[in-house]
Amino acid sequence: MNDIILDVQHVSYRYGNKHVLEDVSLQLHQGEMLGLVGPNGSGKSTLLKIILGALPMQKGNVSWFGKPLNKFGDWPRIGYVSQKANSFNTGFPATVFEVVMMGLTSKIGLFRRPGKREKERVREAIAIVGMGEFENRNIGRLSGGQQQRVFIARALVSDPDVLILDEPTVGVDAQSEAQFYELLKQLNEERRISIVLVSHDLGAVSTKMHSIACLNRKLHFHGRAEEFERMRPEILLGSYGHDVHVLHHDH
Ligand SMILES: Nc1ncnc2c1ncn2[C@@H]1O[C@H](COP(=O)(O)OP(=O)(O)OP(=O)(O)O)[C@@H](O)[C@H]1O
Repeated sequence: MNDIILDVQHVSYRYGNKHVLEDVSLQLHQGEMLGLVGPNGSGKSTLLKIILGALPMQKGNVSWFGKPLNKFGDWPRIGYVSQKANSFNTGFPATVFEVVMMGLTSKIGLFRRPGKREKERVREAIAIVGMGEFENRNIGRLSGGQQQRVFIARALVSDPDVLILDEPTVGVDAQSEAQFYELLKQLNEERRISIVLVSHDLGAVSTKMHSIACLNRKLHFHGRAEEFERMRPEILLGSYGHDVHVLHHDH
């Protein structure tokens, strides 16, 4: 059985003359939790933009669920929580319910009024992230950790197979961070949602994710989290420190 959800093959990318990705290949399997790590400016956001179809492919191939990116149209299967969710305009006049409903807008169309079923879906997504009691609260009147849960609910409302989260724990307190990882584990184990988590927090990522991709223009490591932990000094020397390019694939 082919259980590869996302297949990135030999992707290279440059902005003008600046090469920011070079021959990057990696896969995400059904049920996998993958941590994407790398220093500032290592190309993580660029890679995300490419796999989400927001930047044109210059070199290489990306497939979602076995379909090449240019033939893939089933975007509701992919939930995306952007970095910007953490710096949300706190004056934005919308309730938790309304923000989560926005996640369905692409499906039901901007001007059609949501029906009973859609409203139920929204309530269910809010309940999954444990924010039921705040349904009618203005989003600006929530803590950073609570806002983050709401944005995860917004991504969950289209019932995705995979969640992509970009630096979700930046600016969130330790308790909310622990709850966040607990929520990811629950989504993964109970709902079989695959996860790609972009993070600077190597310690958390290597203990909470199943596998790690360590990027700095090239892929310096792609393999199981335990293997990453075991080889961490060597990998970090290669990717964060000196100009050593060694690629380890253990699967
Ligand atoms: N639109 C752009 N035009 C030119 N250069 C860009 C553009 N976007 C990003 N870059 C450069 O490409 C490199 C990779 O950036 P990218 O944002 O992908 O890295 P990142 O790993 O996500 O960084 P961070 O961890 O700081 O968010 C950086 O040197 C960045 O300055």
